[in-house]
Formats: sequence, C-alpha cells, structure tokens
Amino acid sequence: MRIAIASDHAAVDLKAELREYLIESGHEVADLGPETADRVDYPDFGYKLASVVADGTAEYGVALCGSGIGISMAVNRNPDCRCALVSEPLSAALAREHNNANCIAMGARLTGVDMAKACLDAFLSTEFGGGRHTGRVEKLTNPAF
Ligand SMILES: O=C(CO)[C@H](O)[C@H](O)[C@H](O)COP(=O)(O)O
Repeated sequence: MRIAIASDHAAVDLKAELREYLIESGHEVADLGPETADRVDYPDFGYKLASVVADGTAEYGVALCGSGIGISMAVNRNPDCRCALVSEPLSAALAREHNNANCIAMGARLTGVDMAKACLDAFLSTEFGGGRHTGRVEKLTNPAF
C-alpha cells in the first residue's frame, strides 16, 4: 500500500519507528516530516498529510503528535479525509470497518511503540464493511448541517 506519514516535533521518534515498520512490512512510505525534533505546528503537517491522501497520492495517512488530538483535528479539516484518533487496536479496526477511515492518528506521548504498531496492523488489515455504514460515511463527506 502507499502510505504517507507525518507528525509534529512531539512524535518524530514514533514516526521513525512506524515508518521503518511499515517499510519492513512491504509498504511504500512517504515521510512528510518533520525530520528533526525542532518545535513545529501540527496543523502544517496535518494539512500536508491530508492533501496527499485526498488527492490519492497516498491510500492511507498516519498522523502523529503528542496526544494525536491536534493533528487529527487538522487532517479532518479536509473533507476528503476521515481521520480516527486511536489508542488500541479494536478502535483502529472499527475505524476502517464502520467509518472507512483513510487516516489514523495516534499520540506519541500516550501510546507506546508496540501498541502503535498493533493499531497500524489492525487498521491496515481491516476492510470497510459497507452496507449500513455506507450512507453514514457519505453524510460525513457531504454534511447537511
Ligand atoms: O496537539 C497536541 C495536543 O492536542 C499535541 O499533543 C502537540 O504535540 C502538543 O500540543 C505539542 O506541545 P508542545 O508543548 O509544544 O511540545
């Protein structure tokens, strides 16, 4: 799969771990930065990630910051992205099965490397369930406020 990954300064180490894990697992990975732990703003990297998922350059996006909250909010500003903030594998799988999430977010200050890998595995190995979930997901793309 083609997967893009991005973070803020708080998650550069987790990003590096997950990037290598994804490559070892046979995925094509685009690391959108940052490259160092110098302080940056999570919206800048969240928007970059959202763009490449929305235009199809990447099939899935992995968004990381200290808590996962800020960068998931940034990614979800793009109407073509459905980013799920998770901290355990069942939520990661449900994000795919029920919500057809195309991005996963995690918090490096809250979620350990092994748990983050397990969440990624669950996310990437679960298909969208379709059926009753389809119309609900369409309502996320085209909201009627
Ligand atoms: O967006 C966040 C909180 O919702 C992330 O955890 C950020 O990584 C965090 O805000 C960065 O905080 P810092 O004090 O500037 O390192």
